[in-house]
Amino acid sequence: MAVRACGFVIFRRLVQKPPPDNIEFLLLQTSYGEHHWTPPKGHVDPGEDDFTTALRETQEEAGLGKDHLRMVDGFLQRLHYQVRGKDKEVLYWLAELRDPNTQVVLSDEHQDYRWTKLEEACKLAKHQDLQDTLTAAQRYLETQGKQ
Ligand SMILES: Nc1nc2c(ncn2[C@@H]2O[C@H](COP(=O)(O)OP(=O)(O)OP(=O)(O)OP(=O)(O)OC[C@H]3O[C@@H](n4cnc5c(=O)[nH]c(N)nc54)[C@H](O)[C@@H]3O)[C@@H](O)[C@H]2O)c(=O)[nH]1
Repeated sequence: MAVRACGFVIFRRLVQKPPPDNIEFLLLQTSYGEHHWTPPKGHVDPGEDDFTTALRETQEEAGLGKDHLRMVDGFLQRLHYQVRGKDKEVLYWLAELRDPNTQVVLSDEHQDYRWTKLEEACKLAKHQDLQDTLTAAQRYLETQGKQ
């Protein structure tokens, strides 16, 4: 069976900059392995539903709870890749940090975090599918702003 993980692409809007340059994405760097960067996410516990996992992992890994976030409707990305020979599916919802000054609080699983614009976020993310997800989030937010 495929390994399954869920999380949030979290962004904040800088008040002092006009759109679309005001969007920054949150990436966390693992304290283990190759120290890769991803949005907050993690494995689904037995019996847990996907969205609950995304919320739980975001709280555990970034210290950000439901009340800190504004969910963006209609955005869900599914990534499929292999980890140590096993298929893995990762689901990302999209959420805005309501107060852009809220502090991120890391757990032991991560050693660093960054708020970055899309270009820098894609450099950190490294994997094409995650870069595509971040780009899709940026486009989605830009399109929403024009409606
Ligand atoms: N010591 C140690 N311990 C580890 C290690 N590994 C895990 N632990 C333990 O597990 C716990 C984590 O538990 P959760 O938080 O619940 O799970 P996740 O959030 O799912 O975290 P993971 O790190 O397991 O999974 P990924 O992020 O998926 O990275 C796995 C591989 O996939 C690559 N990769 C990442 N993203 C993408 C992508 O978007 N696209 C593509 N194509 N590839 C991508 C990435 O570069 C990497 O090579 C930790 O507490 C550790 O105890 C490890 O190597 N050494």
